[in-house]
Amino acid sequence: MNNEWISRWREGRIGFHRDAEHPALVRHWPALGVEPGTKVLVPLCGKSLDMRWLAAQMHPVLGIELASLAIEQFVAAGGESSRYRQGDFEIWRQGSIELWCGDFFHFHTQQAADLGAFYDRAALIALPPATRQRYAFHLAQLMPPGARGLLISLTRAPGDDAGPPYSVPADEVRELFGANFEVTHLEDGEPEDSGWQESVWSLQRRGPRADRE
Ligand SMILES: C[S@@+](CC[C@H](N)C(=O)[O-])C[C@H]1O[C@@H](n2cnc3c(N)ncnc32)[C@H](O)[C@@H]1O
Repeated sequence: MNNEWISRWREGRIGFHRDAEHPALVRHWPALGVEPGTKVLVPLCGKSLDMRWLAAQMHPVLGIELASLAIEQFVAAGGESSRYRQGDFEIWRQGSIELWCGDFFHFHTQQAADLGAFYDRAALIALPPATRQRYAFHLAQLMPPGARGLLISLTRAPGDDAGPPYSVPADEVRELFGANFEVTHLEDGEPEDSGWQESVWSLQRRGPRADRE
């Protein structure tokens, strides 16, 4: 699967990328009440412009992305950047945004000491069913009690099991995150002609149990 993503980036098959920040982020983030200065984790970040929006709200951002091409394209569109290595990860830093190139599941709590919030748009739904529970637990491991996050998930037409993006219905969102997070449904987007429909969720990390990776 990881190689499949690298190929997608190499071949420019990145229909998921948006040319502007996601309206649901702009609409809902302020109400989460995440203090300016709180560092926001953006798992499976691609080259999302949502990271620039979060940085403009005075949040340091830590994005994690497999494809170095995505990160190169992101930093090329901004100002100066620097690059260094830490363990399994190559890290690009540009202003208050740091982009860790590598596998999200290899990013560990010791590296996450200063994270206080997260933003998931098209990360959970990029993962096949068998990996989603691991993702939810891993995210819980990385978030301190009280941390808040915004999740933008998606469903496909009934019976459409294709992906990515995978269909992750409301029951599954609650089941995946319910053990470690307070889960609140915020809104459903307009259904698209394709049968896809986004849903927006607010999550707050309960403490302290997490386990099961
Ligand atoms: C559907 S895209 C969404 C990107 C971004 N969140 C956005 O909204 O544009 C999923 C991204 O996750 C990356 N990815 C997939 N599996 C990953 C993993 N295990 N660790 C880090 N990145 C991963 C892919 O390369 C891809 O860029």
